Amino acid sequence: MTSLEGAGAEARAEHREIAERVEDARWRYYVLDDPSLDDGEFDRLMRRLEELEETHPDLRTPDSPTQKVGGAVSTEFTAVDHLEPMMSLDNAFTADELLSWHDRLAREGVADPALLCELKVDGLAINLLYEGGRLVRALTRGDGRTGEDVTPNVRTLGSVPDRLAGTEEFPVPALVEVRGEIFLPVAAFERLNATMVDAGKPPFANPRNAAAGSLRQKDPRVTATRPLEMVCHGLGAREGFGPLSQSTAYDALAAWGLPVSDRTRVVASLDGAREMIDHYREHRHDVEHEIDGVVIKVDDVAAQRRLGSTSRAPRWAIAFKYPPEEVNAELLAIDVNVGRTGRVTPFGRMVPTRVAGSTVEMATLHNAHEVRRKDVRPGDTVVLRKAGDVIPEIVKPVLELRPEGLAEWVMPTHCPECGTGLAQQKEGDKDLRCPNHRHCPAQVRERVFHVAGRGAFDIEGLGYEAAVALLDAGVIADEGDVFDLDEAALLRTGLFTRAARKAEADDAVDGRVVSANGRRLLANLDRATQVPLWRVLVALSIRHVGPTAARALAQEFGSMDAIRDAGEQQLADAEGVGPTIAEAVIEWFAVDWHRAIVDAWAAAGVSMADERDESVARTLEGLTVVVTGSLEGFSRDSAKEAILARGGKAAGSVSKKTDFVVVGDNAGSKADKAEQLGVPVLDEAGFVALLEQGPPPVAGPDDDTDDDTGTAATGA
Ligand SMILES: NC(=O)c1ccc[n+]([C@@H]2O[C@H](COP(=O)([O-])OP(=O)(O)OC[C@H]3O[C@@H](n4cnc5c(N)ncnc54)[C@H](O)[C@@H]3O)[C@@H](O)[C@H]2O)c1
Ligand SMILES: [Zn+2]
Repeated sequence: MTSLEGAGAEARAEHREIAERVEDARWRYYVLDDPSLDDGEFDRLMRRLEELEETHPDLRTPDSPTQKVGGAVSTEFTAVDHLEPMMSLDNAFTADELLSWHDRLAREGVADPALLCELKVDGLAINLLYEGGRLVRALTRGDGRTGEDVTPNVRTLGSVPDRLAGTEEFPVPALVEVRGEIFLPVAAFERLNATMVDAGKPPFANPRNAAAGSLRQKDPRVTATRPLEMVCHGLGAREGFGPLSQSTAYDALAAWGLPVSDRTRVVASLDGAREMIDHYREHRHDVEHEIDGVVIKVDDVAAQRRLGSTSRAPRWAIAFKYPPEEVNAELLAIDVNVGRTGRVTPFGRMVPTRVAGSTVEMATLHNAHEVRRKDVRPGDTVVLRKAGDVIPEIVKPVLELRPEGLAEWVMPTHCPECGTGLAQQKEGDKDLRCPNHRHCPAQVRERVFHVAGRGAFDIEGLGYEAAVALLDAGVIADEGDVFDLDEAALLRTGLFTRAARKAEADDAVDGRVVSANGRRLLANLDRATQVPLWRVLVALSIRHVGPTAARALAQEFGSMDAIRDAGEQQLADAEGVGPTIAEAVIEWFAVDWHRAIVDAWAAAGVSMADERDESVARTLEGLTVVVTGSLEGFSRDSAKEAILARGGKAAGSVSKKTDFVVVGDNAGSKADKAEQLGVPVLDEAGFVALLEQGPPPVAGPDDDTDDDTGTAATGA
């Protein structure tokens, strides 16, 4: 072979090198269930091979990875041929690529076909062979021609019938190969990993690996303990079964008792497919299993035949892929962050990395125990995961890629911000804390930020940056000073001032005046002094006292003084409080500087009691009301406050003690429960009437006393 004809030596060498990496990656992914490349990188390598083969067609030999279905057969299982080969899918990553697939269909004589759109389930492919309605074999995809015999393992799946049930419309065929995906639902995956960790075993990196690892067990009894599911997505060989479209084939599968997805849609045009793609891009995590895209197929079977397949994938289908949520990243360092309660959390600093559509530089590692368990070390290549709204997380190191002699990470013994020795709060705690709660700059900063937060005083303009600026300028020492801020104080900060204009020279200090933002902050602070008591309680950062507990305390005691004076038992007995919260409240108020914060706020005019608004009639005195679903005129909080202001109790769950259940849009099981228990149900208009007039005189609820078995809303 000379470089005059065919590929240049350089292209050939690159092709060979990439092909080897791809084959190796496939082996680790399909056979070992332990990939070392991330999917995005794998796809990039495949694309590079395609590119090289486009310009140098003689590189496109039958043994190129682009021409083969990925995978192989492990020697742990018997190798068996599929009756009809199992294909892979071509990918589209952009709208343009999707469109060019659609254009190609038209060029091949299939213009504007009806399209079958399905979720691309991220699991592993399976081929079920039914003869005379009996399951005779189950094979993994393997290399597409030959799979691994996992029949005994698949028989343990509840959703895979041993025998198909024929109907008049869909009699059982003589023979059929049913293709589908085996997966582990996300919730089951999380439970499984928790038990693996408890048992001292390494957890699975993701649901796909867990499904593959669980199915490809030597001992089917192990598979039987794993809640694997299956969903069908295709057919192979068939005798005595000739569906005209793939969607009607699914109807038959469903009639026979096989699992098919109810999210599958047939759409008339590419626009419909795009809608489904957009919908699930947003709702990717609302599905019980992981998905990595949407598969779009020509629905008509005759058209499928006409279009045919390449050696690797059908031309009549395409997988539109979402950006990967798991990628490999270079871990530069592990640092620790000190939180509001002094908890010290390790996190990784990485080379900025694209994942799930955004760039990530930091990801949590939870605690030192986790770092040790995962054995993550600075300098590792790590699997970085970012899914939905969840904070980015480091899943594990890719051991295969670890440089030799990489040192283990050591948890610091002292607070990086104040130098105080770290300690456990209680024996057995997994977390270490900085005990310098009062003065540790990190903790003070986080508390100030928290005071202004949504659940607390909700002060717009006092975000993280502002908290840092106020503390750095020394105009506040801690959260106790926040409500003492005034123009004079703000003038000493950079963030809340601007250069004075000529006419303002008289009011200026060093040529600066308070900016519009600064004045807004002062106005917001002023308004915040009048928030309900529960918000003040949340702002105090008392352990276990979030909005729910704070509301319970406020409702029961009505004022800060009453809470401060209450004994532990009295607190614990209060509805919705309980011993844990009671203990935390007592402990908190025992600390001098904690009480000083409350006093400083009170002195600055923060309201410390919920005044009974006498203009509001106590129409709901003694009544318990549950609001469920969303209302138009009320937020969750304002509905609760409206009930409390009228002397009623706003409960979280329905029991026989509930007097009324208000049902808004998208109400869930609480509405059903109300019906079961015979509790009166109101719509929004009924709720408004109830607030105004109280309960109607006769239609009051039964006054049950002794046979109450309902669940109370109270916790702990
Ligand atoms: N990280 C690695 O090292 C590595 C190695 C190999 C493969 N991979 C990943 O796997 C991909 C290639 O694997 P592949 O060849 O299995 O292709 P694929 O996963 O992109 O698509 C084909 C498979 O999709 C599955 N599928 C799920 N839902 C489906 C539906 N509704 N209809 C039809 N099929 C459906 C089928 O099992 C089918 O075999 C790569 O793009 C990469 O993401 C990664
Ligand atoms: Zn500290």
